[in-house]
Amino acid sequence: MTAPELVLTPSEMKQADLEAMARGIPGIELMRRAGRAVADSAEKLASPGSRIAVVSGPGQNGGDGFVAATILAGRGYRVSLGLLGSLDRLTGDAAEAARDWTGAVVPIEELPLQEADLIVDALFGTGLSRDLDGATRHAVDRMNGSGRPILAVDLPSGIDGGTGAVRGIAVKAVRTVTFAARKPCHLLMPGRAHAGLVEVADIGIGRDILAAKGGSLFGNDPALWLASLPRPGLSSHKYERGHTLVASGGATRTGAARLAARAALRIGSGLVTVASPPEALGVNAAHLTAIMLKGCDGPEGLHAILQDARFNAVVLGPALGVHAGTRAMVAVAVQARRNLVLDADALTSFEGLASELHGAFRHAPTVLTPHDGEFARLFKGHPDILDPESKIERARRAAAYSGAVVLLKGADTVIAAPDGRAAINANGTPYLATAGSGDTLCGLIAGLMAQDVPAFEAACAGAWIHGEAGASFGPGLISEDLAELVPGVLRGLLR
Ligand SMILES: NC(=O)C1=CN([C@@H]2O[C@H](COP(=O)(O)OP(=O)(O)OC[C@H]3O[C@@H](n4cnc5c(N)ncnc54)[C@H](O)[C@@H]3O)[C@@H](O)[C@H]2O)[C@@H](O)CC1
Ligand SMILES: Nc1ncnc2c1ncn2[C@@H]1O[C@H](COP(=O)(O)OP(=O)(O)O)[C@@H](O)[C@H]1O
Ligand SMILES: [K+]
Repeated sequence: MTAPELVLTPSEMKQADLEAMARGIPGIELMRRAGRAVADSAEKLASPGSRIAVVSGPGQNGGDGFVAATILAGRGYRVSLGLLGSLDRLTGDAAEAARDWTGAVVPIEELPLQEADLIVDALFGTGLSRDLDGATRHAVDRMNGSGRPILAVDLPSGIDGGTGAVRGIAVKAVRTVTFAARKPCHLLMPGRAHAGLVEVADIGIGRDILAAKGGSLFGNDPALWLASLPRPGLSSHKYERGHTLVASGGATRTGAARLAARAALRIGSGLVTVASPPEALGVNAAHLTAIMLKGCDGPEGLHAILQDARFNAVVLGPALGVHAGTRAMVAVAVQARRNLVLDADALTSFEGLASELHGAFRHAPTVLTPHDGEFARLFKGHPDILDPESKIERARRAAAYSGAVVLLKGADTVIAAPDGRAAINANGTPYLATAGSGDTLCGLIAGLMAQDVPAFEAACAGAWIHGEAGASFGPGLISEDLAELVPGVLRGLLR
């Protein structure tokens, strides 16, 4: 079975580089391997003998550029090299790599970028420490404006390796070669959009080193949770596959709960019940078949239903209404210690009241599924949670604060557990940005939790399956389609 993908922050990667060196691989050797990987990748983009312009910066990323330039010139390409700063200010392995380059070194502004068939961007990598301005800004502007394809070394210059943010301006690459492991910027937006196709080159830093220096951040793919995915046994009966309860809104707000309920059923929850306010029973009944229906009058109603221990997963939030009654229903579900997924109105009802949720979810598996707007409302007045530039850090802090797994939605959904594990999901499609798509997601997660999948794995698997289902449909996707696409995704996973 393949191991989960480790994603390393720039500082973790630096530690891993140092550890590899301490174990006997000289830094210059790592750089030569990195530069060779860049040259190999460049060959996929530029035909033999064509013109390649390498833009090198003042640090070790620039060193990778010198190695690649030397190798590509040796392979018959017409390589020109521009350097930001002067040769005599290069240090360490980059200085050594530059000594191997026998061609001319010109100031960056003199590089004939328009005439190049390919530009190699080795301006800045993980060592970017401030916004680009002046000459660096101008250089990136010229690269992007050239209209020529750009191959980024490690990451597109101007992108913050840890957060994926654009620091002033950033290279728009068609392809990026990174080393040993992806960094957060390759998965988080907008960095992911700037990186183009990302290739991870093995430069000989072992997984043991990567796991020792990183180890808590993952790319969300099946390797992370496939083993937890439920597979019914030959003699399973429906009661062993869990019973998910989804609370419905009032008579004109019932669709969201049904979307969540249908997703829970499709992902394998043995039974699913919609808990409906009395006035909405008719409309819910008219639209439900395999899914069951129960009257539920607010928090007292929920309390009564949860006396039955077989309801082992609860979804609260989709179109439930923003008011104290919703907060009271959350309190009932927390008290009952059921697997719990809180979304939408269940989060917004706590606007500015996050302190009521401090540590609240420590005692039972809980997943919160806010998008950025719900997250900002929920944690209003908590700059320690809202202010970190890194989406990973924001999600981690919210998880640690609440005791719940926090799934912070978007094109780059981040899932964080209270114990510090986090995963970045990047398999979705913009066609998922459609009404009710989040309701389906929370149903998938709850349906998995009903089948005893732990909260973090359920959230990661739910996000991935949701993304895969959406991507398999593409244009024209509406939320009603999503649950129907789940079986196809499951078939691929459980084959
Ligand atoms: N042996 C090694 O050290 C290896 C290094 N590697 C490469 O090294 C890179 C990291 O090298 P560094 O830590 O030197 O970092 P970078 O090369 O990314 O950049 C650091 C340099 O840029 C300057 N700088 C930072 N932000 C700036 C800004 N906004 N405007 C102007 N100057 C700015 C810094 O003062 C420093 O000189 C990786 O991305 C990777 O490409 C890889 O080759 C693997 C091996
Ligand atoms: N551009 C995008 N790329 C990938 N996934 C997206 C994108 N935009 C939205 N999504 C996903 O679609 C879902 C939307 O959820 P949400 O905003 O709660 O919608 P709703 O409230 O209508 O149910 C989330 O899972 C989110 O991650
Ligand atoms: K770069």
